[in-house]
Amino acid sequence: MFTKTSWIKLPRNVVVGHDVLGDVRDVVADTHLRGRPLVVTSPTPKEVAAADIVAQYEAAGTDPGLVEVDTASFDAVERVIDAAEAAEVAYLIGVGGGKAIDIAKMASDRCDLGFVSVPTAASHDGIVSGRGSVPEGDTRHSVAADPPVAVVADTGVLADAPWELTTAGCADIISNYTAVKDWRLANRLKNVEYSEYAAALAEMTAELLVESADSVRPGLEEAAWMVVKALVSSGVAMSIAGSSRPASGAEHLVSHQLDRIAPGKALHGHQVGVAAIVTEYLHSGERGDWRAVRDALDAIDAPTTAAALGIDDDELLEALTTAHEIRDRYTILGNGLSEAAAREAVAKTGVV
Ligand SMILES: NC(=O)C1=CN([C@@H]2O[C@H](COP(=O)(O)OP(=O)(O)OC[C@H]3O[C@@H](n4cnc5c(N)ncnc54)[C@H](OP(=O)(O)O)[C@@H]3O)[C@@H](O)[C@H]2O)C=CC1
Ligand SMILES: O=C(CO)COP(=O)(O)O
Ligand SMILES: [Zn+2]
Repeated sequence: MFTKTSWIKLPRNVVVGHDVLGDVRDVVADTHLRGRPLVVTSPTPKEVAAADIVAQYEAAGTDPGLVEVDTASFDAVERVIDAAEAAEVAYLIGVGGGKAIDIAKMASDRCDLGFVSVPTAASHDGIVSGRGSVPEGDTRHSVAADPPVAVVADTGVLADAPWELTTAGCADIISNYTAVKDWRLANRLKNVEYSEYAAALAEMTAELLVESADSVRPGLEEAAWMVVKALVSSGVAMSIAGSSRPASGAEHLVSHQLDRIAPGKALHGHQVGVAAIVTEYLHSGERGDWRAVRDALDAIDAPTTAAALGIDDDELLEALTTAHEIRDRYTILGNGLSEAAAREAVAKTGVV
C-alpha cells in the first residue's frame, strides 16, 4: 500500500532586486498579511535597512513595533514573543543576517504569526528555509520552523555589506556538495529518507555558483544577485526535503561543534566551507575532489585553513573528532573520527 505524504512549505513571494527595500509594504500587501508588523533586527541591520522599513510604515500611517536583538539565544526569541504579544502585532519582519532572521522566524512560528524575511547579508541559506537555528542548551543545529510568507532581498543592500558576509554565503552553498554526499551515504547505510529532487537542486545550486565564481566580486550588485538566488534555491531544496539534509552534512556538524568550542571566531559559512574540504577528503580520499572544494572556496575569497578562520589547530581537531555526537545525523564521520585520522586529513588537505 502506498503511504507516503510530503508537505512542502514555501514562501509566497520572493522578491530580489535593485532598490526593492522600498517595496516591503507592497510585497506584504500582496500576501494575506494585514495590520501592524513587529520589525525584528540587530544593531547594524537596523541602520542599514530596518529604520527604512519602519519609516515606510510610519509614512503610511502604521506604527510598527521594533525589537533589537544582539545575540542568537532563546532569551532573545522569548523577548520577541513578549513584544509581539504586548503590541498585538499581526506579523513579524526579520531584518538582518542569520541571527535576526532566525530569531524572528522562530518567534513567529511560536506565536503562529506570519513572517517576512528581509536579509541584509547574503551570508547563509536560511533566508528562505523552513528551518530556524538558535542555540538552546547544547543544540546548535536548526529545527523546523515555518518559512517566511515573503522575502525581500535588496541587491544594493547586499552588495554594500562587508564582502566576507557574501563569501560566507557562497561557502554555505559550496558545502552542499559534501552535504548531499553525506545524505546519499546515510540513505544507503541507514535507509534515511532521501529526495533526489532536493539533492539535485542543492548540487546544481552549488555547481552554478562555482561556475560563476569569476563574476562574484566585491561591491557588485550582479554578484549579490547571483549569490542570493543560490541561497534562495538552497533554502527551497531544504523545504522540498523537509529537513536541512541537502545543505547540511558532516561539515555542518563540525561547524556547530566549533560554535561551542570556539564561539564567535568565524562566520557560519566560512566554518562549513573549511570543514567541507576535510569531509570531502574523507569521502573521496587523497585523489578525490577535496582540491575542487578548496579551489572553489579560494576562488570566492573564502577561508581554506583553520588559521584563516582564526581557529586553533587543536580546536578544529576537537571539533572533527566529536562532531558525530551532537545530532542524530549519519554522515561520513560515522561513529567518530579518530584523532590520528583527523590529523592525517587536516594535514593532507593543508587545512592545518
Ligand atoms: N535557518 C537556516 O536554515 C540556516 C540558519 N543559519 C544560521 O545563520 C547564522 C549565520 O548567519 P550570519 O548572517 O553569518 O550571522 P549574523 O546574523 O550574526 O551576521 C553576521 C554579522 O554580519 C553583520 N551584518 C548583517 N548585515 C550586515 C550589513 N548589511 N552590513 C554590515 N554588517 C552586517 C551582523 O551585524 P549585527 O551584529 O549588528 O547583527 C553580524 O555582526 C548561524 O546562526 C547559522 O546557524 C545558517 C544557514 C541556514
Ligand atoms: O546551516 C544550515 C544549512 O546551510 C542549516 O543546517 P543545520 O540543520 O545543520 O543547522
Ligand atoms: Zn549552513
